[in-house]
Parts: sequence; structure tokens; C-alpha cells
Amino acid sequence: MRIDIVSLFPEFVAQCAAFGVVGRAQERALLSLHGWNPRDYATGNYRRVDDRPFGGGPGMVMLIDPLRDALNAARAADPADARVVYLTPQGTRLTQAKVRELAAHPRLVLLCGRYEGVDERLIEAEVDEELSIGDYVLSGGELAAAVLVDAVARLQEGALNDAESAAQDSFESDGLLDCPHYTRPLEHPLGQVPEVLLSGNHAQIARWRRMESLGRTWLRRPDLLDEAALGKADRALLEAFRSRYLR
Ligand SMILES: COc1ccccc1CNc1ccc(C(N)=O)cn1
Repeated sequence: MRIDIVSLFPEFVAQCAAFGVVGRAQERALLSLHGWNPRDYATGNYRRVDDRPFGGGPGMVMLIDPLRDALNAARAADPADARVVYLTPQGTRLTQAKVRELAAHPRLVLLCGRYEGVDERLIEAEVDEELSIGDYVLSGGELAAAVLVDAVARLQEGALNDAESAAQDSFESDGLLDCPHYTRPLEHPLGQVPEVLLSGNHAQIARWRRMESLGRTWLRRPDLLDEAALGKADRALLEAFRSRYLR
């Protein structure tokens, strides 16, 4: 998968992607990142990339042409069709389902805004999808782009080894929150490890983990829990969790 980053700080995203699974995905040529800086396409003495907003008001708006020229240079750098994503607080919320969809594309071009954002005419003409990583405002789209790069990189075939991919967090399997995890030491001042995890009874362990995932989702993110869509077994497990919790 090829990802082009259009940003005034293209190295920012490249550095975020240099570590761990994402760095390894690049080493394994599962992912390639390329940065494009609109300032390299800005003309005139001051090589402007932004200007004051029509209609007045605070802040600056990114100019169309440096961005458009950088975008077009990125498009031209590879024959594959590019899906252009603009990271913005005004975007639709990024979910794991959307990450899975984007991870299947051969190419993404991520547009990172700064200041108050980008001239709307550029968005309408060049952007395929506006995405937000959450309801908060950052100083630039680069961190949001780095989040998206990480999320799609780890889904590339071969990015995770067996142990890691076996531990696909529950969001990926069925949209539930993950169960608690424990490791050595067994005895610790901070508390005990749930007995069931030491039992070697894999059916009981799987049951306990599923119950915890369902229960935590119910407690922390009821918006993710569509109880109607739960099967009979899951509904029984959630009931068991609730009766234990509400005791
Ligand atoms: C005022 O900043 C902007 C205003 C408009 C567009 C882009 C920016 C750059 N900042 C961003 C970008 C993305 C997100 C997000 N939630 O995904 C948060 N902030």
C-alpha cells in the first residue's frame, strides 16, 4: 500500500511511522510513505501557502494552488488510482470498519490542514473523503494522518506476526471492547490474577473473556453494544456479568 502525505510538515508523519509494527511494515515493503510539501509549490517572493479568510474573522486559510499542485504531484507519482482523504474536525468519525475499508485500497493520499483549514473549493474539487479521528481540534492534521497510517498499516497482510494477529483486538472481530489482560508475576502487591485464567480450561477462559468484553462494552461504551444483534449465548453471558456487577 502506498500512502502520500500532503503536509507543511511531511516528515512529521514519516517519523511517527518509523517505529514498531508500522516501521516493520515499511521495511517489509508492505507500506510506502511519501511526503509532499505545498510550500515547494508556492510561488511568488513569499511563497505563501495561506492567506486571510474572505468575510474576515481570525486565523488563516490554506491557499488552493500550492495544495492542488502538491496533490497533483502526488497523484502523478504512481499510476494507481488515489483516494484523497482530508483529516478535519468536520469529517465523518473514523471507525475500525472505515479503517478496514481504507486498508484495502492500493493508494491513499492524506491531506493535512493547518491554520483554520483549507479553501472549500479545493475540498470540493479534490477530496474524496473527509475524516475525523475524534471530536477535538489539533494544531494540524498530521497527528490525525499518523493515526490513520498506523491503523491501516497494521492491517496490511504480513504486518503482524501470528501472535500479534491472533491478538486482533476485539474491535476488529466484533466491535466490542477488549477483555482485561494479565501477565507475570502471578503474585503482586497490586492484586491477583483471575483464577479462571490459571485453570487451563480453555472453554472457561474463552467464556470469561467474552463475558468481560460484553460487560465492559455495556458499562463503558453502551453505544457500541447493539444488544438486539447479540446471539443467545452472548445475551446469557451479559446477563451473568450484570447479575454479578449489580449484586
Ligand atoms: C483547526 O484545525 C483544522 C481545521 C480544519 C481542518 C484541519 C485542521 C487541522 N487540525 C485537525 C485536523 C483533524 C482533526 C481531527 N479531529 O481528526 C483535528 N484537528
